[in-house]
Amino acid sequence: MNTDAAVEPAIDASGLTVRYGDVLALDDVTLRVPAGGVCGLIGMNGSGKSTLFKTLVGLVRPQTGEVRILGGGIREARRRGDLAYVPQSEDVDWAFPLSVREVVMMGRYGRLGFTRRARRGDRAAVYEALDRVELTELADRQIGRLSGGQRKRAFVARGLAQGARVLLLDEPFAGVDKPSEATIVRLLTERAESGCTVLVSTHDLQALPGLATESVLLRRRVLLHAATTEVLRPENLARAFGLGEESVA
Ligand SMILES: Nc1ncnc2c1ncn2[C@@H]1O[C@H](COP(=O)(O)OP(=O)(O)OP(=O)(O)O)[C@@H](O)[C@H]1O
Repeated sequence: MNTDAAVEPAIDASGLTVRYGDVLALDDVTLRVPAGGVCGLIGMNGSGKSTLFKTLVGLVRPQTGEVRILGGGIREARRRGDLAYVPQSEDVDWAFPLSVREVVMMGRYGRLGFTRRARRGDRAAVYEALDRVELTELADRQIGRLSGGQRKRAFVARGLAQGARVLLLDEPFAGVDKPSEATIVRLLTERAESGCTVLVSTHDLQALPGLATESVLLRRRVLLHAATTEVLRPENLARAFGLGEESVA
């Protein structure tokens, strides 16, 4: 075992098995993602991507296995504000009476004192994050009154405002137009260059090489974790999707 803290993986999941009743969603998944890079997560519908994210943030408890984030427990990482999660849109209650600005401010909660009162630095971080995802003009709008792409960008802004060192994004490009996708890719790349670790699932295989240097093919188990160019080879995609090359591109 490597005991050098400097090379300890930022995301270290070992032997994760998750069952929902009779459904085996994750089967002995082991995944180690080094710090400072973007890792893609791909797999067909129902392959366990969302379950893996939820397990990595502690929303789903695995029947077996363990997760370590930045060398410690999930709860500690969350408490420090080091772990940000952008859920799939279906997992969010869009009727909740919160404005875009308030959602983004939630990213600062781990850093606010017990009074939960935002300080100047918190407001500045929220302002900057909104600006970066180009949502400043919609900051006071209720989150349910946004388009699908704007909703995604609001949650990406929450992750940015949090200043987390590990960012988990579950299909941040779903329903997002190409310019907004390019904006999100640029922001994630910048975060990775400054030392953050990003795990991002996507069905947009064409965008993957421009986004992630390494990728994981999931089909309940990790089929392959390698350089993105290797992962995207037709024979590997065929294993993950059970289809020919044309059908999945
Ligand atoms: N709350 C739940 N209760 C029961 N089964 C579930 C639940 N959540 C997910 N599943 C099942 O677990 C498996 C993995 O689902 P998961 O949502 O993790 O896949 P996914 O790769 O994220 O899919 P998609 O690409 O469609 O978002 C599927 O068979 C799904 O039907």
